[in-house]
Amino acid sequence: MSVKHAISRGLELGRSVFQLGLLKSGGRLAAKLRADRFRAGPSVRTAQPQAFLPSRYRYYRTSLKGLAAQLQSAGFRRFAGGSPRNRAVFLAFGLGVGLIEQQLEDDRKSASTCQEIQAVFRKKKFQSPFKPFTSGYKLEDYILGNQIGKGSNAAVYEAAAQFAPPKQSARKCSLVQIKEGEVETEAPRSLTCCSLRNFPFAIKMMWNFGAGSSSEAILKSMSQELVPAGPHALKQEKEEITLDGHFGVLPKRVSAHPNVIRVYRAFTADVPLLPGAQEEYPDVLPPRLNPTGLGNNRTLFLVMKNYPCTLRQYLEMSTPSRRQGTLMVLQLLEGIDHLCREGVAHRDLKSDNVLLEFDSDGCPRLVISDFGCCLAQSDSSLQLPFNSIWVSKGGNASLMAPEVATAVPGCGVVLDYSKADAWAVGAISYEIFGQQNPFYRAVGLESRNYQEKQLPPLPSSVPADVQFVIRLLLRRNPNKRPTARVAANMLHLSLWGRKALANQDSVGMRKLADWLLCQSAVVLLKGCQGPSGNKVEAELQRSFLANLELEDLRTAVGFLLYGREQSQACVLSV
Ligand SMILES: Nc1ncnc2c1ncn2[C@@H]1O[C@H](COP(=O)(O)OP(=O)(O)OP(=O)(O)O)[C@@H](O)[C@H]1O
Repeated sequence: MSVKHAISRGLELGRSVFQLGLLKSGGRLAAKLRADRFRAGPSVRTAQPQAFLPSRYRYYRTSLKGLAAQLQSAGFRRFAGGSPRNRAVFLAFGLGVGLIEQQLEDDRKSASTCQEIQAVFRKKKFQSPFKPFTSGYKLEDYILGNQIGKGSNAAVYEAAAQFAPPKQSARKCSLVQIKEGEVETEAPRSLTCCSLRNFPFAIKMMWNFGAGSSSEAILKSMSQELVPAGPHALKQEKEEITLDGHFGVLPKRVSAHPNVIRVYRAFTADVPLLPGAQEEYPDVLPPRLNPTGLGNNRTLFLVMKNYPCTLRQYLEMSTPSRRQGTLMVLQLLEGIDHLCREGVAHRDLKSDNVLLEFDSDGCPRLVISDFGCCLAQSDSSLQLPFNSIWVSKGGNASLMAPEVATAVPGCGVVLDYSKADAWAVGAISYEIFGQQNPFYRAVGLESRNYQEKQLPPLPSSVPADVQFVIRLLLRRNPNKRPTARVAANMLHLSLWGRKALANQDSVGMRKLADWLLCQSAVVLLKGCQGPSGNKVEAELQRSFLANLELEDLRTAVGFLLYGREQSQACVLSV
């Protein structure tokens, strides 16, 4: 064996210690690594071995590195006096370990870059479209207009309040005006536009059948609706009563996010007779208003921003472009990721429960609403013991993730919601790209028993990366499904990081870290240019940077590269 050959063998050996754990004492760790890769699913197994290493991977690598060092010194003692060939092998082996050290150092730098960027972007809090207001805790504080929506638990009305005029910029947004692609002019405005201007709020009046009429009982029975409520949504005394006297009446609440509805005020009041009540929901009225009505006298009112339409209504009128569609899917993922981080599962995601408005460029902004079925446990766990049929699995059965839909109650059974909403985003993405939702009647797949190969193809106009993300989101096995964060990262990289990805492998993240620094600078600069910071794209970019974690990013890169490899292989085979 030539010295050159020996060096390359030594390098290989050094790498092998870290990659495969071939040596005896490394076997146990290597087995763990392999088991993790196995759990991650077949695509992971067939992809580059390092592409999907789990988060414990740094620990393994560090252990293997220690092991390699021990072996190196033991080997050196044994072979120090050996032949030049043996010494060359061990020298090169040391070099291999050096490479690992280099990689660890790179990782450390990339991780700290991510943390620094995260810290910068977490400082900027999401801005409410309204000037802060201090009143509005009584129904009499509002003028109610027409009914704007109705579900199975509530009716929603447009509303205005003298005490809280919208900020100037918020006044400019209108459905019709932007849909027609006009720049704002003094031309007569449509009814929708006037309605939004004159009634900037929407008030949701819950229907109260069984909760009784005391405020505490109402708040307790409808507590999930308060999950997106701001810190001053309830009157101070109410907050104190419900917290002190009845531990657990108030649920945990999520912090503000551009893609999650904000409830500005929540209060109880006597049920009024509102337009359409007698015709549309007579049975839920109290006997005071309808002698045959079954409703209680008081109920819960929630004050929100008035949005021009739901996602479903919007998609009935128009099909978004491929870029807009991608941005819409991304917003849903960002919203879901935010909820997951705060320990909340929505459990009733569907296009009627997503509200929509437009930014000043006419790009749809999506907001996840209606938290009536959500899971928000005080310990932030997304796991729910499922020991009886009385435990609610959530809303809309058609869009219930397979692991939830197929669960059977029993001793020790736990429903895991950590990726359930992400699955629903996969299904809704079909609607966004102009297709039927595969889990609705027209297509007829059932989340309980569909096979992934039965999923209908998406239109070829949908970018390949986006198609791949949607397929991954609809994986039956949650262990093979990316989290909302990883799926969102994939779309971010696909939209804005193409160049950085072009020469990227899935392990060394330095190049990507450099791109992240540039991207941060661009986003910060854009933010200084005034109103452009309120645009959907800018909000998304900030969300991405505020949630940067090296491991999530690495997993996203791994998935993306694997997806691209697969689609290239398909093209070549055709
Ligand atoms: N903030 C809002 N702005 C504009 N419209 C709204 C708003 N909130 C709700 N709506 C409209 O009211 C409808 C019913 O609202 P929501 O889904 O919250 O009621 P629900 O009774 O809880 O629904 P579900 O039947 O899904 O339980 C929505 O589909 C939407 O059309």
